[in-house]
Amino acid sequence: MNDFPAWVSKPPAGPEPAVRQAAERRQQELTKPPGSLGHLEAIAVRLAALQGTQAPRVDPVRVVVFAADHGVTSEGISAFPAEVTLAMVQNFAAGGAAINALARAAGAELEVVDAGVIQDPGRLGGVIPQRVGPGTANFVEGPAMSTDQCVAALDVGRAAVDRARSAGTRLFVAGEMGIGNTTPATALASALLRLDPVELAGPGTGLDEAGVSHKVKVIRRALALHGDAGADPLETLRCLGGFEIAAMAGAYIAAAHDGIPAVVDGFIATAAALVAVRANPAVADWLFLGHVSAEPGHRRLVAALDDTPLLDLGLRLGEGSGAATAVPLLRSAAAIHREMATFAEAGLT
Ligand SMILES: O=C(O)c1ccc[n+]([C@@H]2O[C@H](COP(=O)([O-])O)[C@@H](O)[C@H]2O)c1
Ligand SMILES: Cc1cc2nc[nH]c2cc1C
Repeated sequence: MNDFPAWVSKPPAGPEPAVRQAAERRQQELTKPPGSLGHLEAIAVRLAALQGTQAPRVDPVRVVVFAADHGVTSEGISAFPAEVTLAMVQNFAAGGAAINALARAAGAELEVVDAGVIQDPGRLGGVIPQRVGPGTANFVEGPAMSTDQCVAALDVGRAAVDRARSAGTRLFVAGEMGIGNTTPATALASALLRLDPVELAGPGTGLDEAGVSHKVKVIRRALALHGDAGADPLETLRCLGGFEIAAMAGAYIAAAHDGIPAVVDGFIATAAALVAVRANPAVADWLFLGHVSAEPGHRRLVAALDDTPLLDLGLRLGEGSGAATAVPLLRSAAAIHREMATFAEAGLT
């Protein structure tokens, strides 16, 4: 038993087996050699089963970027200073970041949530203030979050999904911005996968080899301090996570409860997805892995989730950028399933 609310571990409904079987049949009947649309066919079948219809669609698509800061940045684990988190939130608000362009290109709505940037950005157009605190505590000295903060951060994700559902969202993308957050993501992954951090740590925004070695040592100290935190995924999240990571985990769980498939982004988002799936295994059915990041540990995380990422483009930005880039593929998969004629309809035998 832990102190986390019941909704976090309540299993979502699964995809409907009868709809899935009908979708598989339909893919065989469409006017193409069976299997000729490759992975698009499997994606279409998954979308149809999750949405309970042979007319799946992804629009409206919503991208939510959760931003937060990390106490562990005081250990010198990032190539960039923590102030960049706030500067990037301002850039999101002004429309000038990669995710602004990629969300527009993907035909997606974009929302930015301040889950706990150190310095309050104040009133910024398009930024939703849901501040859990002014950054997490340094997890080499104590837990990153109190239980109340961790629950509040999970709720930040749930609230974003509530807004999305009210807007009719059919596909949800979570992204993140938080200088230093590859360190909590690596710590979480190390604890949950029971791997030494040297197996998972990488350069993040651009550490050199010495920087990565230092990052590994910082994470080992945190793992030693928090003992067997890995035994309980939510307690691991509280000790080693971040506000934006908890918000993404909460969002994946809430989206599954609401019957909304979600696209997972890179290394940090996948660490959040692993927490969500360990806390609530049936959530895995509702997740598409958007891409595999160039951050070296991402492949281990992807393997743990046992799914094939849609794209492998060498991206390592975060912000939801890889997942947003994968959205047109999901849209295409839904379109073939919904719009193509069957052999019978086309009079082809
Ligand atoms: O998504 C990824 O795979 C990814 C890989 C490396 C870095 N990032 C982004 O870079 C920031 C974290 O990097 P770092 O080096 O400060 O820990 C954070 O804002 C992430 O969005 C993201
Ligand atoms: C400029 C910049 C943009 C980012 N977007 C996500 N993480 C980032 C880190 C930096 C440093």
